[in-house]
Amino acid sequence: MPAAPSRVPTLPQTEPVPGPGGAPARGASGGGGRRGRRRRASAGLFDPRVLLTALPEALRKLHPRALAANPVLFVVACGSLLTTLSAVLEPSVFSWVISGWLWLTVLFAQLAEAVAEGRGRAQAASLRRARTDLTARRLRDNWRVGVHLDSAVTETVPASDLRPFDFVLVAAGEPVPADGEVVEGVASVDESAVTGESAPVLREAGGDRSGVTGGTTVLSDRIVVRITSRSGHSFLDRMIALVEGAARQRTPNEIALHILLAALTIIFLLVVVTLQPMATYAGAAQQTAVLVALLVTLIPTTIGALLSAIGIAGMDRLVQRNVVAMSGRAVEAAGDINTLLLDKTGTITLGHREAVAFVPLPGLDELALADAAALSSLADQTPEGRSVVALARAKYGLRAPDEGELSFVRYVAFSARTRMSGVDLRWSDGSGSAASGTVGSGTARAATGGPSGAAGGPQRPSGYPGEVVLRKGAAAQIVEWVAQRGGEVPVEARLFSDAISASGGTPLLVAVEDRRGPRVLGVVHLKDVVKEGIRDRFAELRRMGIRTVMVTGDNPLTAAAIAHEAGVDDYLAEATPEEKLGLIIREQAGGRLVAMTGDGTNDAPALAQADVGVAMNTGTSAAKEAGNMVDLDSNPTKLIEIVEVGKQLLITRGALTTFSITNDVAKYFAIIPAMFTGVYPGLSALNVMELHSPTSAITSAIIFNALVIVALIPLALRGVRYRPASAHDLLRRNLAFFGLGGLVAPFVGIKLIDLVISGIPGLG
Ligand SMILES: Nc1ncnc2c1ncn2[C@@H]1O[C@H](COP(=O)(O)OP(=O)(O)OP(=O)(O)O)[C@@H](O)[C@H]1O
Ligand SMILES: [K+]
Ligand SMILES: [Mg+2]
Repeated sequence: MPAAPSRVPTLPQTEPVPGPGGAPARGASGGGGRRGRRRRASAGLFDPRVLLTALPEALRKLHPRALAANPVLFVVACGSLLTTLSAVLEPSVFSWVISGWLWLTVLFAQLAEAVAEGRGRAQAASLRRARTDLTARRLRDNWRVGVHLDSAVTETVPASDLRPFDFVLVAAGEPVPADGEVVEGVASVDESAVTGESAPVLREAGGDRSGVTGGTTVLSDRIVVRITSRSGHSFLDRMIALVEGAARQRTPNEIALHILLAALTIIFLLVVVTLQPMATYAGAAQQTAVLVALLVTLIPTTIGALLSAIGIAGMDRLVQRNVVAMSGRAVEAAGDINTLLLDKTGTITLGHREAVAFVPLPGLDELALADAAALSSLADQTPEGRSVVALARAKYGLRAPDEGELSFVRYVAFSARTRMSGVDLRWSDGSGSAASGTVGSGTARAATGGPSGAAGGPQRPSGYPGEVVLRKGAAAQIVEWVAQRGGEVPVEARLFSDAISASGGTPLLVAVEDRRGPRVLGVVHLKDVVKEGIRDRFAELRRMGIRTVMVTGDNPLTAAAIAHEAGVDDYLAEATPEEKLGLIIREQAGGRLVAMTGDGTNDAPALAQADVGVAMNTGTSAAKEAGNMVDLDSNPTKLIEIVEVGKQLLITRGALTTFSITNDVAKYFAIIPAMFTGVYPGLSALNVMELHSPTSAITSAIIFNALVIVALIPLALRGVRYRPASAHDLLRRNLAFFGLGGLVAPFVGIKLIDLVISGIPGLG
């Protein structure tokens, strides 16, 4: 453990950002404003020095194994070897110059990939610093959730020794040693080492904000973390591999393109090989250097060289926007998304769903309701449950009952499927009025001077010693629960909860069953706030042609109110995890590509099924494992940028492929006349560029072919400019621009190079 609380290094920032009004939990409040985002440092404008820095790596990539991964480059490398051999056997300035430029072509291609990878390396280095040499205070085997921490025994171990399901204790000033889930306590955490964002975020047990990342630092309080990742497989490890490009796998689209390029290469190889017998017959047998030069100019070297750099750069652009994509396929799919599903709590709203009021049914007592609500929440570790206990304490000074006063028979934990939680308990006889200010004690009510509910008897929700069953939960579920037990629910229960729902709040009905039978006591009002600025961003998604659908476990009225306030196109209420999943499967069956953003364990199945599953960084580790992207800013409208990056990736690849293929056509006009003007003077009509001589023409074409790769590296990395427009328009515009550009550029470029080199003896 470091002696002094040391802050984990922060990534270099490019733009300062105003903090969101002192809100403690920024992670959950990244409400979609572009303002609130920091970008990671990046090589924004292209710097020629970057090429030099990447040169050693590019040279390493000349290894045959590295070349074999790329069929186009492999053929060029073989051609270079052949030309070099022929230059050794029959030396001439021409053959040496050609073989030199052929090798440069291979080098430039590997340079493109090395530059793309190099951009991530600085980020990787700063992420590595956050990871090194962490130690952990592991709780001994006998510790279990619920055991008091002061009596817990810890041992100090290196973070690399931690295994999933270990528990570690992390206090203020200490780094979180590995990825995990908070199982006890609440703490503010500095996640800047991972997210680049310096405002602290809140992490707490029980809810959807329980995930913590190794390498971040706890700033206040202390928490117990259950480790979820194996050493070497942490989020930081994956992020490092990702920004370095090491973990990159080719996407199906890329593989298809590679196959196309390989096919073109084979076709031109056949063309060139069969050309020689014909040329010999015509009395114009060609040198090896000329044949190889023809082949290299004809095969799509430009896109072959830039393809992998384009993919790496796309991932890198996402990292700069604080999105970690686990699969390149998801990034591409993002470019074509039709439907975006979002969960409500914690994604569209801030997610601190807190109790703000107790609303008793007519004729019933507010204190008795608060009492019952707090008792039913004593074992409920969700933020909602804790906030109920906190409100009862703040309003009435109610605190947990003393030991011996009652015994808990059974806890019923909240689940997204049952939508309720509670406790079965038993009061010890005659202890009800003993403790002052205790939840469940009549004295508390006497102190506040509240009206008496059950006259004379102990002022507990039940009113009698013996077994009491307490439940709180969604209105529909509680009404059903009471009805099943033969109780009647007054119409006000529905009216009051509907009123809370209509305001966008979540009502929790509180019910009890004791010797007097089952009945509803009243409603707890849980309040949540829609993230700021989200409406405009949803409008932007609509303009991009993406339909937004909110899916929530909450009731239809609350869902309608929040849906209206946030401006989503549609919503699905009272959705179980299975229904969220089912909705995605139905959308996909209709041929649509679906993105899902969510934070909860109940979102995990849907996140896994979606084509693009973006988990909020604030969310549970189940959600983060299930999705194929994690948004470090926990901003649900980040999808806008993810879509832009995806579209830009597809457009850039398409544009450069077009450019590469049309480009080769023009080079053909430089080389073919040069090869045959000796025997067919009529072919000089094809020499539209009026190049100086056959040797200078061929050399110029090869030099141009190599240089165009370097010239296009910045474009491949930066991506073709993306403006919101229909896919059709974009395609047409880019085909026109890059197709025509590809045709014209070689005529100009080759002519210029020819003018320069024609003076060189042996080439001119
Ligand atoms: N701790 C709790 N105890 C009892 N009932 C709860 C508790 N928390 C939530 N509920 C009820 O269960 C419903 C469903 O909650 P759940 O967390 O599954 O969905 P949600 O978070 O509202 O939806 P989403 O996050 O998917 O938008 C809530 O609307 C609420 O009525
Ligand atoms: K080429
Ligand atoms: Mg949720």
